[in-house]
Amino acid sequence: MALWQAEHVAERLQQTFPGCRTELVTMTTQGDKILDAPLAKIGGKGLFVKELEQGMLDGFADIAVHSMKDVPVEFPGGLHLAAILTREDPTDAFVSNRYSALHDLPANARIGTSSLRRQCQIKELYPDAEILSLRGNVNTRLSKLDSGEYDAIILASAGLKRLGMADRISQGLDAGVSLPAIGQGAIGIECRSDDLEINQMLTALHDSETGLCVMAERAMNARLNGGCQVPIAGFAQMQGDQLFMRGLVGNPDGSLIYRSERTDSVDKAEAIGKMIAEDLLAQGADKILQALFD
Ligand SMILES: NCc1[nH]cc(CCC(=O)O)c1CC(=O)O
Repeated sequence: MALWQAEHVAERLQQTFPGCRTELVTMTTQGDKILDAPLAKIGGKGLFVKELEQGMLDGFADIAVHSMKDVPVEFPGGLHLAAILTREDPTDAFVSNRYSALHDLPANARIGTSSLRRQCQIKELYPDAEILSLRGNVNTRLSKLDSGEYDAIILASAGLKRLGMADRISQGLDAGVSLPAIGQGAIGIECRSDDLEINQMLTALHDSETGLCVMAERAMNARLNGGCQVPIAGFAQMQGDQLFMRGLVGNPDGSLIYRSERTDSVDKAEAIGKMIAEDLLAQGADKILQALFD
């Protein structure tokens, strides 16, 4: 998927700036290498971005293409986020060969996901479901499902759609059932802050609506100090000139989930995310988050 996303950005640049030459510099990140442990246990933020950032600082590459979901809220000195592309389907996908929807599953179904966010929301609705670890790239995850290890797995719809596998999606889960991760479905492009030419080019690819939504979501995460390895969800949508955002923090077994939502004008995007975080903290989210790091 990382390759698809990088090639997609190269194509967008070539379309927008005919004659522009791009070169793909592939790198392997820690997040790609460690496949046996759940990401939550490895800890640390930016598992999928650190090597790419060093590559840009060292001059091996000019831009890095990321899934916004995997990008920490803070950037190393000298680098910044220059553009966010129009968001792809932000939902979580229910993928199964036997059941057409989440509510068709038997009570003690085996569900594959290594995301504490997905686990917490599914366990809240289906406490008897058995959540089993699932890592690897999209193809690996699908082949594990096909081999019968799980009754169903949960993946990001965006990844499946980008890779031309939308037909594997049995059901796109409504945000009220599985609230997406901060930045889910959005591709971001990072570059050196002082590279004027590159920054100018990337501005042409920026989608301001997605940018505002993701800004609100990341403001929530900044206040909560969360990464993608904790049961935090945050999802903002535009409704005319208003921004509607929902956020939640839960414990991994879904026995306790705090929720908050807010609608306000789009120029308050950052404040909306921060206020949702404050509201969640006031309800007790800090205790849940603290317990995860003990
Ligand atoms: N943490 C891995 C990751 N980072 C981004 C995506 C999906 C694509 C996207 O959200 O843009 C995925 C896989 C998944 O959640 O199934």
